[in-house]
Amino acid sequence: MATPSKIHFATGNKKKLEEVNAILAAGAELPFEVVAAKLDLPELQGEPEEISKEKCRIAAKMVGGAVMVEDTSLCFNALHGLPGPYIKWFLEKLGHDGLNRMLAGFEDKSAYAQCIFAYTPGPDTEPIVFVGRTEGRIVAARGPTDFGWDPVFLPDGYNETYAEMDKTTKNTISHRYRSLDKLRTYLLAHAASK
Ligand SMILES: O=c1nc[nH]c2c1ncn2[C@H]1C[C@H](O)[C@@H](COP(=O)(O)OP(=O)(O)OP(=O)(O)O)O1
Ligand SMILES: [Mg+2]
Repeated sequence: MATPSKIHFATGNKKKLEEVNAILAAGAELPFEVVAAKLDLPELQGEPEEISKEKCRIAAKMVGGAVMVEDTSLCFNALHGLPGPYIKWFLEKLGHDGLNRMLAGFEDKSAYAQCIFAYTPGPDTEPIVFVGRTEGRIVAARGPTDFGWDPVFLPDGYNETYAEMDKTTKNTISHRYRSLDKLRTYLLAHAASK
């Protein structure tokens, strides 16, 4: 289906919204408008792709139009991908220190951040998903604490945690950037073939 002129980005997270706006603003001008819809979306269980799709279906019903949502996971390799989509609760209950302690018994501190955008042009269309991943490892918290687990995630190839690095750097290497860039490419391709 052709890309609509207006797409809602539904999230309850202000920091996500800031990054999405910054990532989109840094690219070419878009032939569609992205507007924020501040919705309190449910924390669903299951496989990450299904969580994002279901979130998208729910948001599209609420908004009654084209929607994009995303769901973010933080996956520890030593724990076979957990906490994954449940990172929100682990972070809330255990804090940065607790996330480090979870890996105390393991040599392997490697982890990946994963973002899955789901998009639908409307409530009656099955959402499609775009996966973006950034590899790294879990370290003792460093840097500002204003966005989730940013202080404990050190992306591979960098000496600064997500929290310490410039926003512009994070927004060119992050899980969110990689996923959103794929969605943007898809939307642009479909806008052109209208
Ligand atoms: O780049 C990030 N850097 C650090 N922390 C992050 C990032 N992105 C999400 N996070 C946190 C927020 C939440 O604790 C969990 C994901 O849960 P997730 O359900 O996707 O986010 P949310 O509930 O805050 O917003 P939403 O309304 O879009 O579902 O990881
Ligand atoms: Mg959520």
